[in-house]
Amino acid sequence: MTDQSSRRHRKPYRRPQRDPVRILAFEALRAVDERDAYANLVLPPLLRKARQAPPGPDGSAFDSRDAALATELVYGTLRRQGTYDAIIGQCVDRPLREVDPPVLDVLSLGVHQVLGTRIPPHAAVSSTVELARCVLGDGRAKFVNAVLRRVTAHDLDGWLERVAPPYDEDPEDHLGLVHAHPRWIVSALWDALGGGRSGVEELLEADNTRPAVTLVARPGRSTAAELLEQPDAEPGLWSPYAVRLSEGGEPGAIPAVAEGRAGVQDEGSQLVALALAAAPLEGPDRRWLDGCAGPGGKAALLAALAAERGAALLAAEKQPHRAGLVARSLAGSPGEYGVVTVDGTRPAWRPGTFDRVLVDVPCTGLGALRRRPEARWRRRPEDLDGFAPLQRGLLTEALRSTRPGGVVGYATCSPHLAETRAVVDDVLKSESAQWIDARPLLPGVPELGEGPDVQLWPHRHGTDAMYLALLRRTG
Ligand SMILES: C[S@@+](CC[C@H](N)C(=O)[O-])C[C@H]1O[C@@H](n2cnc3c(N)ncnc32)[C@H](O)[C@@H]1O
Repeated sequence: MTDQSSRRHRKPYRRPQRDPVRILAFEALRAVDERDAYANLVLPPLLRKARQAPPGPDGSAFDSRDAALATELVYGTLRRQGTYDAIIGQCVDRPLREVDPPVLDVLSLGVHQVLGTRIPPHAAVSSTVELARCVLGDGRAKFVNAVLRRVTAHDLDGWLERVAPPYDEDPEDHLGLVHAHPRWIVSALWDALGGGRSGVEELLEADNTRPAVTLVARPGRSTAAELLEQPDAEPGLWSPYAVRLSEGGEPGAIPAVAEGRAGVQDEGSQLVALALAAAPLEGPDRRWLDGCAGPGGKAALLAALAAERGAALLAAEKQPHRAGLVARSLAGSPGEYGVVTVDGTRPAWRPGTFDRVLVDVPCTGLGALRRRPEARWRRRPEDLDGFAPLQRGLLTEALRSTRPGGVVGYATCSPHLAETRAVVDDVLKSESAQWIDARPLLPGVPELGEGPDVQLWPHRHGTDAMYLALLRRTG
Protein backbone atom coordinates (compact mmCIF):
# COMPACT_ATOMS: atom_id res chain seq x y z
CA MET A 1 0.00 0.00 0.00
CA THR A 2 1.33 3.41 -0.85
CA ASP A 3 1.53 6.19 1.69
CA GLN A 4 -1.26 7.96 -0.09
CA SER A 5 -3.72 5.04 -0.02
CA SER A 6 -3.07 4.31 3.71
CA ARG A 7 -3.74 7.98 4.43
CA ARG A 8 -6.99 7.77 2.51
CA HIS A 9 -8.27 4.87 4.71
CA ARG A 10 -7.27 6.32 8.07
CA LYS A 11 -10.17 7.87 10.06
CA PRO A 12 -9.93 11.66 9.99
CA TYR A 13 -8.70 13.10 13.28
CA ARG A 14 -11.51 14.38 15.46
CA ARG A 15 -10.80 16.67 18.38
CA PRO A 16 -11.98 15.25 21.74
CA GLN A 17 -15.11 16.85 23.11
CA ARG A 18 -14.44 18.76 26.33
CA ASP A 19 -17.17 18.12 28.86
CA PRO A 20 -16.72 20.62 31.72
CA VAL A 21 -18.67 18.41 34.19
CA ARG A 22 -16.45 15.37 33.72
CA ILE A 23 -13.24 17.37 33.55
CA LEU A 24 -14.16 19.05 36.84
CA ALA A 25 -14.96 15.67 38.41
CA PHE A 26 -11.59 14.31 37.23
CA GLU A 27 -9.74 17.33 38.67
CA ALA A 28 -11.46 16.82 42.02
CA LEU A 29 -10.52 13.12 42.07
CA ARG A 30 -6.91 13.95 41.23
CA ALA A 31 -6.75 16.47 44.09
CA VAL A 32 -8.16 13.92 46.53
CA ASP A 33 -5.76 11.25 45.30
CA GLU A 34 -2.58 13.32 44.84
CA ARG A 35 -2.84 15.86 47.64
CA ASP A 36 -4.89 13.90 50.16
CA ALA A 37 -7.47 16.68 49.81
CA TYR A 38 -11.01 16.33 51.15
CA ALA A 39 -13.69 16.19 48.46
CA ASN A 40 -16.03 18.41 50.47
CA LEU A 41 -13.35 21.13 50.54
CA VAL A 42 -12.02 20.69 47.00
CA LEU A 43 -15.36 20.73 45.20
CA PRO A 44 -16.86 24.11 46.16
CA PRO A 45 -14.03 26.25 44.68
CA LEU A 46 -13.93 24.09 41.52
CA LEU A 47 -17.70 24.52 41.12
CA ARG A 48 -17.41 28.27 41.68
CA LYS A 49 -14.69 28.54 39.04
CA ALA A 50 -16.76 26.51 36.57
CA ARG A 51 -19.81 28.74 37.14
CA GLN A 52 -17.73 31.85 36.48
CA ALA A 53 -16.14 30.47 33.30
CA PRO A 54 -17.36 31.95 29.97
CA PRO A 55 -19.95 29.83 28.08
CA GLY A 56 -18.59 27.01 25.90
CA PRO A 57 -18.49 27.08 22.07
CA ASP A 58 -22.15 25.93 21.95
CA GLY A 59 -23.09 28.91 24.14
CA SER A 60 -24.01 26.81 27.19
CA ALA A 61 -22.91 27.90 30.65
CA PHE A 62 -22.15 25.65 33.64
CA ASP A 63 -25.44 25.59 35.53
CA SER A 64 -26.80 24.09 38.75
CA ARG A 65 -27.69 20.79 37.04
CA ASP A 66 -24.07 20.49 35.90
CA ALA A 67 -22.93 21.24 39.46
CA ALA A 68 -25.25 18.56 40.85
CA LEU A 69 -24.00 15.99 38.33
CA ALA A 70 -20.33 16.81 38.98
CA THR A 71 -20.90 16.52 42.74
CA GLU A 72 -22.68 13.19 42.37
CA LEU A 73 -19.93 11.82 40.11
CA VAL A 74 -17.19 12.80 42.57
CA TYR A 75 -18.97 11.67 45.74
CA GLY A 76 -20.28 8.46 44.22
CA THR A 77 -16.94 7.48 42.69
CA LEU A 78 -15.01 8.13 45.92
CA ARG A 79 -17.54 6.45 48.16
CA ARG A 80 -17.54 3.20 46.19
CA GLN A 81 -13.84 3.24 45.40
CA GLY A 82 -13.04 -0.15 47.01
CA THR A 83 -15.84 -1.91 45.17
CA TYR A 84 -15.01 -0.24 41.86
CA ASP A 85 -11.33 -1.18 42.27
CA ALA A 86 -12.34 -4.82 42.74
CA ILE A 87 -14.41 -4.68 39.53
CA ILE A 88 -11.72 -2.87 37.52
CA GLY A 89 -9.26 -5.48 38.83
CA GLN A 90 -11.29 -8.14 36.99
CA CYS A 91 -11.20 -6.16 33.74
CA VAL A 92 -7.50 -5.30 33.40
CA ASP A 93 -4.69 -7.70 32.64
CA ARG A 94 -2.26 -6.36 35.25
CA PRO A 95 -2.28 -5.60 38.98
CA LEU A 96 -4.16 -2.37 39.73
CA ARG A 97 -1.08 -0.84 41.40
CA GLU A 98 0.56 -0.88 37.96
CA VAL A 99 -2.21 1.24 36.44
CA ASP A 100 -1.30 4.95 36.49
CA PRO A 101 -3.35 6.81 39.12
CA PRO A 102 -4.86 9.33 36.63
CA VAL A 103 -5.92 6.42 34.40
CA LEU A 104 -7.45 4.67 37.39
CA ASP A 105 -9.35 7.86 38.31
CA VAL A 106 -10.82 8.08 34.79
CA LEU A 107 -11.71 4.38 34.89
CA SER A 108 -13.40 4.73 38.30
CA LEU A 109 -15.40 7.70 37.06
CA GLY A 110 -16.48 5.61 34.09
CA VAL A 111 -17.37 2.58 36.22
CA HIS A 112 -19.46 4.76 38.49
CA GLN A 113 -21.39 6.11 35.53
CA VAL A 114 -21.89 2.65 34.04
CA LEU A 115 -22.84 0.83 37.26
CA GLY A 116 -23.89 3.49 39.77
CA THR A 117 -25.98 6.02 37.81
CA ARG A 118 -28.89 6.04 35.39
CA ILE A 119 -26.69 7.21 32.54
CA PRO A 120 -27.11 4.65 29.70
CA PRO A 121 -23.97 2.46 29.54
CA HIS A 122 -23.03 3.42 25.96
CA ALA A 123 -23.24 7.14 26.85
CA ALA A 124 -21.26 6.52 30.05
CA VAL A 125 -18.50 4.77 28.10
CA SER A 126 -18.31 7.29 25.28
CA SER A 127 -18.27 10.32 27.61
CA THR A 128 -15.51 8.68 29.67
CA VAL A 129 -13.47 7.90 26.57
CA GLU A 130 -13.81 11.55 25.49
CA LEU A 131 -12.63 12.58 28.96
CA ALA A 132 -9.69 10.19 28.66
CA ARG A 133 -8.76 11.69 25.27
CA CYS A 134 -8.77 15.18 26.85
CA VAL A 135 -6.83 14.41 30.03
CA LEU A 136 -4.77 11.29 29.20
CA GLY A 137 -4.30 11.32 25.43
CA ASP A 138 -5.58 9.11 22.60
CA GLY A 139 -3.38 6.10 23.39
CA ARG A 140 -4.55 5.66 26.94
CA ALA A 141 -8.14 6.47 25.91
CA LYS A 142 -8.09 3.22 23.88
CA PHE A 143 -7.17 1.30 27.04
CA VAL A 144 -10.00 3.04 28.95
CA ASN A 145 -12.41 2.15 26.17
CA ALA A 146 -11.41 -1.53 26.22
CA VAL A 147 -11.70 -1.81 30.01
CA LEU A 148 -15.07 -0.05 30.21
CA ARG A 149 -16.51 -2.26 27.50
CA ARG A 150 -15.66 -5.24 29.69
CA VAL A 151 -17.35 -3.51 32.64
CA THR A 152 -20.58 -3.13 30.67
CA ALA A 153 -20.85 -6.93 30.44
CA HIS A 154 -22.74 -6.98 33.79
CA ASP A 155 -24.80 -4.62 35.92
CA LEU A 156 -23.74 -3.79 39.50
CA ASP A 157 -25.52 -6.80 41.03
CA GLY A 158 -23.91 -9.07 38.45
CA TRP A 159 -20.46 -7.72 39.31
CA LEU A 160 -21.08 -7.98 43.06
CA GLU A 161 -21.91 -11.66 42.62
CA ARG A 162 -18.54 -12.05 40.94
CA VAL A 163 -16.31 -10.00 43.25
CA ALA A 164 -17.92 -10.48 46.69
CA PRO A 165 -17.78 -13.81 48.55
CA PRO A 166 -21.18 -15.25 49.58
CA TYR A 167 -22.47 -13.77 52.87
CA ASP A 168 -22.42 -17.16 54.60
CA GLU A 169 -18.77 -17.69 53.73
CA ASP A 170 -17.45 -14.30 54.84
CA PRO A 171 -20.11 -11.85 56.09
CA GLU A 172 -17.74 -8.90 56.63
CA ASP A 173 -16.07 -9.16 53.23
CA HIS A 174 -19.42 -9.66 51.55
CA LEU A 175 -20.95 -6.57 53.20
CA GLY A 176 -17.76 -4.58 52.66
CA LEU A 177 -17.87 -5.14 48.89
CA VAL A 178 -21.64 -4.86 48.50
CA HIS A 179 -21.85 -1.64 50.55
CA ALA A 180 -18.39 -0.27 49.75
CA HIS A 181 -16.76 -0.15 53.18
CA PRO A 182 -13.36 -1.57 54.16
CA ARG A 183 -13.70 -4.83 56.02
CA TRP A 184 -12.24 -3.51 59.31
CA ILE A 185 -14.80 -0.70 59.37
CA VAL A 186 -17.68 -3.13 58.72
CA SER A 187 -16.44 -5.17 61.72
CA ALA A 188 -16.07 -2.14 63.97
CA LEU A 189 -19.49 -0.70 63.10
CA TRP A 190 -21.13 -4.08 63.54
CA ASP A 191 -19.50 -4.56 66.97
CA ALA A 192 -20.71 -1.14 68.09
CA LEU A 193 -24.20 -1.63 66.70
CA GLY A 194 -24.70 -5.24 67.82
CA GLY A 195 -27.59 -7.23 66.37
CA GLY A 196 -27.94 -9.08 63.10
CA ARG A 197 -27.46 -8.48 59.42
CA SER A 198 -30.28 -6.07 58.62
CA GLY A 199 -29.23 -3.33 61.09
CA VAL A 200 -25.67 -3.18 59.86
CA GLU A 201 -26.80 -3.20 56.22
CA GLU A 202 -29.09 -0.25 56.93
CA LEU A 203 -26.21 1.57 58.59
CA LEU A 204 -23.79 0.91 55.71
CA GLU A 205 -26.41 2.09 53.21
CA ALA A 206 -27.03 5.24 55.29
CA ASP A 207 -23.27 5.91 55.09
CA ASN A 208 -23.68 5.88 51.31
CA THR A 209 -26.42 8.51 51.30
CA ARG A 210 -25.60 12.20 51.39
CA PRO A 211 -27.16 13.82 54.46
CA ALA A 212 -29.52 16.78 54.31
CA VAL A 213 -27.99 20.13 55.23
CA THR A 214 -29.05 20.90 58.81
CA LEU A 215 -29.03 24.35 60.35
CA VAL A 216 -28.99 25.34 64.00
CA ALA A 217 -30.78 28.46 65.18
CA ARG A 218 -28.53 29.63 68.01
CA PRO A 219 -30.87 30.30 70.95
CA GLY A 220 -31.37 33.96 71.80
CA ARG A 221 -29.89 34.94 68.42
CA SER A 222 -32.19 33.32 65.90
CA THR A 223 -35.18 30.98 65.90
CA ALA A 224 -36.16 27.86 64.02
CA ALA A 225 -39.21 29.85 62.83
CA GLU A 226 -36.91 32.39 61.15
CA LEU A 227 -34.96 29.63 59.38
CA LEU A 228 -38.16 27.86 58.36
CA GLU A 229 -38.96 30.83 56.12
CA GLN A 230 -36.32 29.46 53.70
CA PRO A 231 -37.66 27.56 50.70
CA ASP A 232 -37.45 23.77 51.16
CA ALA A 233 -36.90 24.14 54.91
CA GLU A 234 -38.35 21.58 57.32
CA PRO A 235 -38.16 21.33 61.10
CA GLY A 236 -35.39 19.11 62.43
CA LEU A 237 -36.20 15.67 63.77
CA TRP A 238 -35.07 16.05 67.39
CA SER A 239 -33.46 19.36 68.27
CA PRO A 240 -35.84 22.30 68.77
CA TYR A 241 -33.18 24.50 67.16
CA ALA A 242 -32.70 22.36 64.04
CA VAL A 243 -33.99 23.10 60.53
CA ARG A 244 -33.30 20.84 57.56
CA LEU A 245 -32.84 22.14 54.03
CA SER A 246 -34.03 19.36 51.76
CA GLU A 247 -32.42 20.89 48.68
CA GLY A 248 -29.19 21.85 50.43
CA GLY A 249 -28.87 25.13 48.58
CA GLU A 250 -26.34 27.70 49.72
CA PRO A 251 -26.68 27.99 53.49
CA GLY A 252 -24.00 30.69 53.60
CA ALA A 253 -26.37 33.00 51.71
CA ILE A 254 -29.04 32.83 54.45
CA PRO A 255 -28.82 36.07 56.45
CA ALA A 256 -28.97 34.42 59.89
CA VAL A 257 -26.12 32.09 58.89
CA ALA A 258 -24.07 34.87 57.30
CA GLU A 259 -24.48 36.90 60.52
CA GLY A 260 -23.48 33.96 62.78
CA ARG A 261 -26.87 33.87 64.51
CA ALA A 262 -27.38 30.44 62.99
CA GLY A 263 -24.97 27.86 61.61
CA VAL A 264 -24.70 24.59 59.74
CA GLN A 265 -24.66 21.78 62.31
CA ASP A 266 -25.68 18.15 62.27
CA GLU A 267 -28.46 17.36 64.73
CA GLY A 268 -26.24 14.81 66.49
CA SER A 269 -23.84 17.60 67.44
CA GLN A 270 -26.74 19.78 68.57
CA LEU A 271 -28.05 16.97 70.80
CA VAL A 272 -24.63 16.53 72.43
CA ALA A 273 -24.44 20.21 73.40
CA LEU A 274 -28.10 20.29 74.51
CA ALA A 275 -27.72 17.17 76.69
CA LEU A 276 -24.62 18.54 78.41
CA ALA A 277 -26.40 21.83 79.08
CA ALA A 278 -29.50 20.02 80.42
CA ALA A 279 -27.66 17.64 82.79
CA PRO A 280 -28.86 18.26 86.37
CA LEU A 281 -26.41 20.22 88.51
CA GLU A 282 -26.45 21.24 92.15
CA GLY A 283 -24.69 24.41 93.18
CA PRO A 284 -23.18 27.04 90.91
CA ASP A 285 -23.63 26.80 87.15
CA ARG A 286 -21.51 29.72 85.99
CA ARG A 287 -18.37 28.42 84.32
CA TRP A 288 -18.49 26.24 81.25
CA LEU A 289 -15.56 24.84 79.26
CA ASP A 290 -15.40 23.43 75.75
CA GLY A 291 -12.02 21.67 75.93
CA CYS A 292 -11.71 20.70 72.21
CA ALA A 293 -13.55 23.53 70.57
CA GLY A 294 -12.25 23.83 66.98
CA PRO A 295 -13.81 24.74 64.62
CA GLY A 296 -16.46 25.94 67.06
CA GLY A 297 -19.84 24.46 66.11
CA LYS A 298 -20.70 23.07 69.52
CA ALA A 299 -18.99 25.99 71.26
CA ALA A 300 -21.31 28.46 69.50
CA LEU A 301 -24.40 26.53 70.62
CA LEU A 302 -23.02 26.15 74.16
CA ALA A 303 -22.18 29.87 74.30
CA ALA A 304 -25.75 30.76 73.36
CA LEU A 305 -27.18 28.34 75.95
CA ALA A 306 -24.74 29.58 78.61
CA ALA A 307 -25.68 33.19 77.92
CA GLU A 308 -29.36 32.39 78.52
CA ARG A 309 -28.59 31.39 82.10
CA GLY A 310 -25.83 33.88 82.85
CA ALA A 311 -22.94 31.42 82.58
CA ALA A 312 -19.65 32.10 80.75
CA LEU A 313 -18.01 29.77 78.22
CA LEU A 314 -14.28 29.26 77.77
CA ALA A 315 -13.50 27.61 74.42
CA ALA A 316 -10.08 25.91 74.35
CA GLU A 317 -8.35 24.57 71.25
CA LYS A 318 -4.80 23.34 70.70
CA GLN A 319 -4.30 24.35 67.05
CA PRO A 320 -3.90 28.12 66.69
CA HIS A 321 -5.61 28.30 63.28
CA ARG A 322 -8.55 26.28 64.59
CA ALA A 323 -8.73 28.55 67.64
CA GLY A 324 -9.13 31.35 65.08
CA LEU A 325 -12.09 29.51 63.57
CA VAL A 326 -13.61 29.17 67.05
CA ALA A 327 -13.24 32.91 67.60
CA ARG A 328 -15.05 33.53 64.30
CA SER A 329 -17.79 31.08 65.18
CA LEU A 330 -18.33 32.72 68.60
CA ALA A 331 -18.18 36.33 67.36
CA GLY A 332 -21.37 38.14 68.28
CA SER A 333 -22.35 35.66 71.01
CA PRO A 334 -24.38 37.63 73.53
CA GLY A 335 -22.90 36.32 76.78
CA GLU A 336 -19.46 36.24 78.32
CA TYR A 337 -17.00 34.00 76.49
CA GLY A 338 -13.30 33.54 75.82
CA VAL A 339 -11.17 31.60 73.35
CA VAL A 340 -7.76 30.22 74.32
CA THR A 341 -5.14 28.25 72.45
CA VAL A 342 -4.19 25.55 74.90
CA ASP A 343 -3.28 21.87 75.08
CA GLY A 344 -6.20 20.31 76.92
CA THR A 345 -3.97 17.54 78.28
CA ARG A 346 -1.90 20.23 80.10
CA PRO A 347 -4.43 22.89 80.93
CA ALA A 348 -3.48 26.31 82.24
CA TRP A 349 -6.37 26.63 84.71
CA ARG A 350 -6.62 25.30 88.27
CA PRO A 351 -8.25 21.90 88.92
CA GLY A 352 -11.95 22.13 89.75
CA THR A 353 -12.47 25.44 87.92
CA PHE A 354 -15.53 24.54 85.84
CA ASP A 355 -19.15 23.50 86.45
CA ARG A 356 -19.79 21.98 83.00
CA VAL A 357 -17.18 20.68 80.57
CA LEU A 358 -17.41 19.24 77.08
CA VAL A 359 -14.56 17.28 75.48
CA ASP A 360 -15.43 16.43 71.90
CA VAL A 361 -12.18 14.62 71.28
CA PRO A 362 -10.24 14.05 68.06
CA CYS A 363 -11.20 10.63 66.66
CA THR A 364 -11.33 8.52 63.51
CA GLY A 365 -14.57 10.19 62.40
CA LEU A 366 -16.16 6.84 61.54
CA GLY A 367 -19.47 8.39 62.58
CA ALA A 368 -19.43 10.91 59.74
CA LEU A 369 -18.59 8.70 56.75
CA ARG A 370 -21.62 9.97 54.84
CA ARG A 371 -20.04 13.46 54.75
CA ARG A 372 -16.50 12.46 53.79
CA PRO A 373 -16.73 10.06 50.86
CA GLU A 374 -12.99 9.33 50.75
CA ALA A 375 -12.46 9.01 54.51
CA ARG A 376 -13.31 5.30 54.83
CA TRP A 377 -10.56 4.33 52.36
CA ARG A 378 -7.98 6.59 53.97
CA ARG A 379 -8.41 5.59 57.59
CA ARG A 380 -6.37 2.66 58.92
CA PRO A 381 -7.06 0.56 62.03
CA GLU A 382 -3.66 1.75 63.38
CA ASP A 383 -5.13 5.28 63.60
CA LEU A 384 -6.98 4.12 66.70
CA ASP A 385 -3.67 3.62 68.53
CA GLY A 386 -2.68 7.19 67.75
CA PHE A 387 -5.90 8.64 69.19
CA ALA A 388 -6.12 6.37 72.26
CA PRO A 389 -3.71 8.16 74.65
CA LEU A 390 -4.94 11.61 73.58
CA GLN A 391 -8.60 10.69 74.16
CA ARG A 392 -7.79 9.31 77.63
CA GLY A 393 -5.61 12.32 78.48
CA LEU A 394 -8.26 14.83 77.40
CA LEU A 395 -11.05 13.10 79.36
CA THR A 396 -8.83 12.78 82.45
CA GLU A 397 -7.98 16.49 82.42
CA ALA A 398 -11.59 17.41 81.69
CA LEU A 399 -12.64 15.59 84.86
CA ARG A 400 -9.85 17.20 86.87
CA SER A 401 -10.88 20.63 85.56
CA THR A 402 -14.41 20.10 86.89
CA ARG A 403 -15.50 20.88 90.45
CA PRO A 404 -16.95 18.06 92.58
CA GLY A 405 -20.60 17.72 91.56
CA GLY A 406 -19.89 19.25 88.14
CA VAL A 407 -20.64 17.51 84.83
CA VAL A 408 -18.39 16.35 81.99
CA GLY A 409 -19.57 15.32 78.54
CA TYR A 410 -17.22 13.06 76.59
CA ALA A 411 -18.17 13.05 72.91
CA THR A 412 -16.81 11.46 69.74
CA CYS A 413 -17.93 11.49 66.15
CA SER A 414 -17.13 7.80 66.03
CA PRO A 415 -19.08 4.82 67.31
CA HIS A 416 -15.92 2.64 67.47
CA LEU A 417 -15.96 0.98 70.90
CA ALA A 418 -12.23 1.63 71.31
CA GLU A 419 -12.96 5.38 71.14
CA THR A 420 -16.17 5.41 73.16
CA ARG A 421 -16.94 3.08 76.09
CA ALA A 422 -13.38 1.74 76.38
CA VAL A 423 -11.97 5.24 76.93
CA VAL A 424 -14.53 6.16 79.58
CA ASP A 425 -14.18 2.81 81.37
CA ASP A 426 -10.39 3.17 81.45
CA VAL A 427 -10.44 6.73 82.78
CA LEU A 428 -13.00 5.85 85.44
CA LYS A 429 -10.49 3.36 86.87
CA SER A 430 -8.35 6.23 88.12
CA GLU A 431 -10.66 9.29 88.31
CA SER A 432 -13.49 9.95 90.78
CA ALA A 433 -16.64 10.27 88.73
CA GLN A 434 -19.91 8.46 88.19
CA TRP A 435 -22.11 7.92 85.17
CA ILE A 436 -25.15 10.08 84.51
CA ASP A 437 -27.88 8.47 82.41
CA ALA A 438 -27.76 10.62 79.28
CA ARG A 439 -30.89 9.14 77.66
CA PRO A 440 -33.52 11.31 79.40
CA LEU A 441 -31.50 14.36 78.37
CA LEU A 442 -32.28 13.65 74.72
CA PRO A 443 -36.08 13.86 75.07
CA GLY A 444 -38.12 12.18 72.37
CA VAL A 445 -35.13 10.50 70.73
CA PRO A 446 -35.92 6.77 70.40
CA GLU A 447 -33.69 3.69 70.40
CA LEU A 448 -30.94 5.04 72.62
CA GLY A 449 -30.03 1.61 73.97
CA GLU A 450 -29.42 0.50 77.52
CA GLY A 451 -27.50 3.58 78.64
CA PRO A 452 -26.14 5.27 80.57
CA ASP A 453 -24.25 6.59 77.54
CA VAL A 454 -25.89 7.24 74.18
CA GLN A 455 -24.92 6.33 70.65
CA LEU A 456 -26.72 8.03 67.77
CA TRP A 457 -26.86 6.39 64.33
CA PRO A 458 -27.42 7.70 60.80
CA HIS A 459 -29.90 4.93 59.92
CA ARG A 460 -31.88 5.22 63.18
CA HIS A 461 -31.74 8.92 63.97
CA GLY A 462 -30.75 10.57 60.68
CA THR A 463 -27.72 12.08 62.47
CA ASP A 464 -24.00 11.46 62.40
CA ALA A 465 -23.04 8.55 64.67
CA MET A 466 -22.18 10.78 67.66
CA TYR A 467 -21.38 9.19 71.01
CA LEU A 468 -21.95 10.93 74.36
CA ALA A 469 -21.04 9.85 77.88
CA LEU A 470 -22.05 12.14 80.75
CA LEU A 471 -20.10 11.91 84.01
CA ARG A 472 -20.43 13.64 87.36
CA ARG A 473 -17.24 14.53 89.22
CA THR A 474 -17.44 12.97 92.66
CA GLY A 475 -14.17 13.80 94.42
C1 LIG B 1 -13.66 16.64 66.98
S1 LIG B 1 -12.90 18.18 66.91
C2 LIG B 1 -13.99 19.18 67.87
C3 LIG B 1 -15.19 19.69 67.10
C4 LIG B 1 -15.88 20.84 67.81
N1 LIG B 1 -16.31 20.45 69.13
C5 LIG B 1 -17.06 21.36 67.03
O1 LIG B 1 -18.21 20.97 67.33
O2 LIG B 1 -16.86 22.18 66.13
C6 LIG B 1 -11.55 18.00 68.01
C7 LIG B 1 -10.71 19.25 68.17
O3 LIG B 1 -9.76 19.01 69.23
C8 LIG B 1 -8.57 19.68 68.90
N2 LIG B 1 -7.47 19.10 69.71
C9 LIG B 1 -6.64 18.09 69.39
N3 LIG B 1 -5.79 17.86 70.40
C10 LIG B 1 -6.09 18.75 71.38
C11 LIG B 1 -5.55 19.01 72.64
N4 LIG B 1 -4.52 18.30 73.13
N5 LIG B 1 -6.08 20.02 73.38
C12 LIG B 1 -7.12 20.74 72.90
N6 LIG B 1 -7.67 20.54 71.67
C13 LIG B 1 -7.16 19.55 70.94
C14 LIG B 1 -8.43 19.44 67.41
O4 LIG B 1 -7.55 20.40 66.84
C15 LIG B 1 -9.88 19.61 66.95
O5 LIG B 1 -10.12 20.95 66.61
